[in-house]
Amino acid sequence: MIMEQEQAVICITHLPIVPHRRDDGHKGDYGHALIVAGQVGMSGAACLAGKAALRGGAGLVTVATPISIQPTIAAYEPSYLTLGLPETHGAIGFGALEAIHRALHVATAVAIGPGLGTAEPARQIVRALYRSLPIPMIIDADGLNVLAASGDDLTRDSGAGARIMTPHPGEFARLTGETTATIQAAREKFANEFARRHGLTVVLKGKETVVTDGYRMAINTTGNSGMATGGTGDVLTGLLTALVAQKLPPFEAAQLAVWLHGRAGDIAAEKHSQPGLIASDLLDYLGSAWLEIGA
Ligand SMILES: NC(=O)C1=CN([C@@H]2O[C@H](COP(=O)(O)OP(=O)(O)OC[C@H]3O[C@@H](n4cnc5c(N)ncnc54)[C@H](O)[C@@H]3O)[C@@H](O)[C@H]2O)[C@@H](O)CC1
Ligand SMILES: Nc1ncnc2c1ncn2[C@@H]1O[C@H](COP(=O)(O)OP(=O)(O)O)[C@@H](O)[C@H]1O
Repeated sequence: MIMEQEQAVICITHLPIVPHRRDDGHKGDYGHALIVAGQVGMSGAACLAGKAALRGGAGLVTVATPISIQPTIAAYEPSYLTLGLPETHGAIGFGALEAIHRALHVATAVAIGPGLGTAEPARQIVRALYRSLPIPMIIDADGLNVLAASGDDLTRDSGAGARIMTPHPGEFARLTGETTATIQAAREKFANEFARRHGLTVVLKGKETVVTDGYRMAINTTGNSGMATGGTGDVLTGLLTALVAQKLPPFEAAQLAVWLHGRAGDIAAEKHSQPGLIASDLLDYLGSAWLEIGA
């Protein structure tokens, strides 16, 4: 018998098939992405993730955020819904978990973390949802930082849905207890081992982003150094959540999301230069990236 640990990793080089939109499709067919993000001072992270989820094709998007920044986030983009959460000192507060649970019946995928903060309510909420949420969940930024503080305990209940983590090397270093330099010296190995051990899909960001579920691996070929600017990761989170909300399997969704995100970055750099590129430019060129792959 071949032990699980001994199974080879298959390298995938082709992009997954673009999700089909029927001629008579309606918004109920394309999922509802719920994005839990933002705190005072980081409303932008929630805005970028929310709008990216719309550009990713989700039928509906709700941005759940501390109530005092809800109007700011709603004013950025009228096409998503917003949900005001109970807060403490400008970040989500203890009552937020109940409010999120009430919103969950409509959601087909949840993202948590961009700009969320790491205070105790955020810790408890991220851990509770990570452990038991029955639908797919994308964990990014402070969502990852909170889980990193849990040590190696990333176990989930038997009914929990798929989990996708989107760390940059700094966040992955916190999750694994390694240094960033150690991670960067063997990105594929660390991402693969972590994904296999914890039964997750890992998206290890940076140049040549690694996507792996522990058994398959894809290395992204799009993107450029102009994307090393605040907020581009928040855009990826929203885009990926939209694809998962549309029922793409996690590995395929992650592969497609990083390709589209990087390609939008490449088009943005052609128009604005690498230094002139800002995260919201990616939102403007995601449509062009979609068209290049026949959407
Ligand atoms: N407009 C906004 O509201 C923004 C909010 N943000 C939020 O700010 C919070 C803090 O996130 P940050 O990522 O800034 O802070 P972190 O402290 O998590 O990460 C920054 C550090 O990680 C390391 N790192 C990151 N990428 C690396 C790479 N490719 N190679 C090597 N090392 C790398 C570097 O040491 C870097 O200084 C998060 O909640 C995030 O969502 C950011 O996304 C920026 C924009
Ligand atoms: N040099 C690079 N080449 C390709 N992609 C990059 C490069 N630098 C950054 N990126 C991409 O930009 C995004 C940055 O995300 P992240 O570090 O989480 O930023 P933030 O937290 O500010 O949103 C990731 O998707 C990453 O892959």
